[in-house]
Amino acid sequence: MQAKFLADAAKLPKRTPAGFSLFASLPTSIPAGGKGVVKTGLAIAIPEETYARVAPLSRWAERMIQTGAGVVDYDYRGEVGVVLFNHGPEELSVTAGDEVAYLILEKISMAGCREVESLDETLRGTGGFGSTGISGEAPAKRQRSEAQELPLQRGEEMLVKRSTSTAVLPVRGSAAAAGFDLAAAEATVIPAGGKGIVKTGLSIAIPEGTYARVAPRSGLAVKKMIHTGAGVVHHAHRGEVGVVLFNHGAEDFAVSVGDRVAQLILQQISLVDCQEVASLDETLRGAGGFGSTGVATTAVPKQEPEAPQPPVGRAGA
Ligand SMILES: O=c1ccn([C@H]2C[C@H](O)[C@@H](COP(=O)(O)OP(=O)(O)OP(=O)(O)O)O2)c(=O)[nH]1
Repeated sequence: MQAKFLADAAKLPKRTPAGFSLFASLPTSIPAGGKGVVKTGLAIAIPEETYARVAPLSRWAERMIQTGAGVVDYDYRGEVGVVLFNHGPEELSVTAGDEVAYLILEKISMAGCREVESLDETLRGTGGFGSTGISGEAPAKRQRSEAQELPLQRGEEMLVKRSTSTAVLPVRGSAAAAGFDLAAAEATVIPAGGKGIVKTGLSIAIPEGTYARVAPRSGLAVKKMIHTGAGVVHHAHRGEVGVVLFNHGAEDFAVSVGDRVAQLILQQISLVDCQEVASLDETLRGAGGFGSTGVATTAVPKQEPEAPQPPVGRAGA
């Protein structure tokens, strides 16, 4: 990743095991129940077929701080901003130099999109939004067969079927945008402080080795405190794609037909199996989490130099 400084107080993103830490270049305060954008003073260039996800720090979960928006596109050359929603009861004061979020380079598919009359049938079919209940196990037959199910959609295209004339075909906002914009096929209102589902009138079949992530749009996050809920569309889902929106703002959010409310990102995934073991390999971080390294810019150095990590088992990879 390349980073260009746009402000004197900017700091170079610091490598972390999952990506980078981002730091504030200006003091910012985020009011209780409100939102704000922390400036990083940086523009970045990232590898092809990735986007940079601005992800939350676990230490701030206790204070109910959430990152909004979070999708930095491959072709974006403006200043990277960190959108913070403060759901807690106290104002959050960010000082220049504070670590404010992670930046994770996530691999995506840049497949195109083609409209089709019908999609292949899958075992999951149109079930979604709780069709498998909430108990520990999904219905055994489906659980077993779904895992074994061969991906029926091959090739590097997302196939899209419209179920209503008001549905808008997904398009990327720019050729290198991480996601396809998703638009509403029906008008609805997401009440202030509430949630709702925006119908897209679309069902999709996506490339092998991906899932489709329904992700927020930064404009709606910054202007209206709109966030996406749920957001995982399985490879085999053939039902309508719905966009779950949480409205953390103080005003109702009226959605008209054709409004672009979210984006759909084809995330590349690893489908390894899960195996129970008696012990895991040791790492320097160990069990520390949720703020164990403190809040100062530099973490307290560990006793030993970081040992090379033993490779994680590749079973099922
Ligand atoms: O947390 C974020 C999210 C986005 N951005 C920047 C980079 C991204 O490439 C650009 C546009 O983001 P997005 O596509 O989510 O915004 P939009 O609301 O769809 O706006 P646009 O129509 O400008 O694409 O804003 C950030 O700096 N931080």
